[in-house]
Amino acid sequence: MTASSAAIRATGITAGYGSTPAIHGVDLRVAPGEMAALVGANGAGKTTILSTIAGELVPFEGEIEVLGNSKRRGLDHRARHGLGFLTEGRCVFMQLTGWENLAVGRGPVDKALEYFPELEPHLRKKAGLLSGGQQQMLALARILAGEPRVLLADELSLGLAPLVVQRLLTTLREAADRGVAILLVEQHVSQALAIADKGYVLSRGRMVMSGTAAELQASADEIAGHYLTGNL
Ligand SMILES: Nc1ncnc2c1ncn2[C@@H]1O[C@H](COP(=O)(O)OP(=O)(O)OP(=O)(O)O)[C@@H](O)[C@H]1O
Repeated sequence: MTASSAAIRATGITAGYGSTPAIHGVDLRVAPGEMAALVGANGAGKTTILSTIAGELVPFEGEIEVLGNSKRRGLDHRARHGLGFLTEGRCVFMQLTGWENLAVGRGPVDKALEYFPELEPHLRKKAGLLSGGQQQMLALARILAGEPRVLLADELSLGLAPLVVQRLLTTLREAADRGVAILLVEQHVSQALAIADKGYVLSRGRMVMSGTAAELQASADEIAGHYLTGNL
């Protein structure tokens, strides 16, 4: 892949909080139409990587290029120029109805419903009354309706039933197949690698493995080892 063909290009990124780095010298590339899974133990630094790519955190060192733009830009700027960010937790306004949640997005409500038509009967309810899976579909539908070209998704499966997780991941895969570059942080390693094109394994802030999804699937024991040592 040439540098310019990457939708996300992170090179030598060191970033963290205050003066303390949480990630060290991280390199990562995601091309248009590619889905990359980022996995690792709790506290490994996965969210820190997404926040840095999104422009929420300014790296101490290294370069981030998103859709060809390597200037340091904040999340609001990147979001206006093709970046969608599904952050950890439920990205919905609990006091607004389902419909209102979709209406505040960058794209039309009708378009959002094309991704998750099963939401339609629930749109008059407040989002806080919907199930966790419906809330996550609402959040993803709102982001996809804005037609992002890069999508960062942080643990979208947290606390959800396997069938719902599969539904959400399949929708992400379809978005990648339409050309969106997707970086997915996921605790369910095997499920993520089953649907992704490639993967990165992070341990204690450092990238310790990377490869195609098939290569990493064949190295499940090694990945598990990084989870165990990463948790010590
Ligand atoms: N706002 C913050 N202020 C200070 N330290 C933080 C902050 N957020 C995260 N950290 C620290 O940075 C390190 C990496 O955290 P991060 O949330 O990126 O990991 P993660 O891999 O996403 O973990 P999890 O799976 O638990 O969400 C951890 O040591 C964490 O305690």
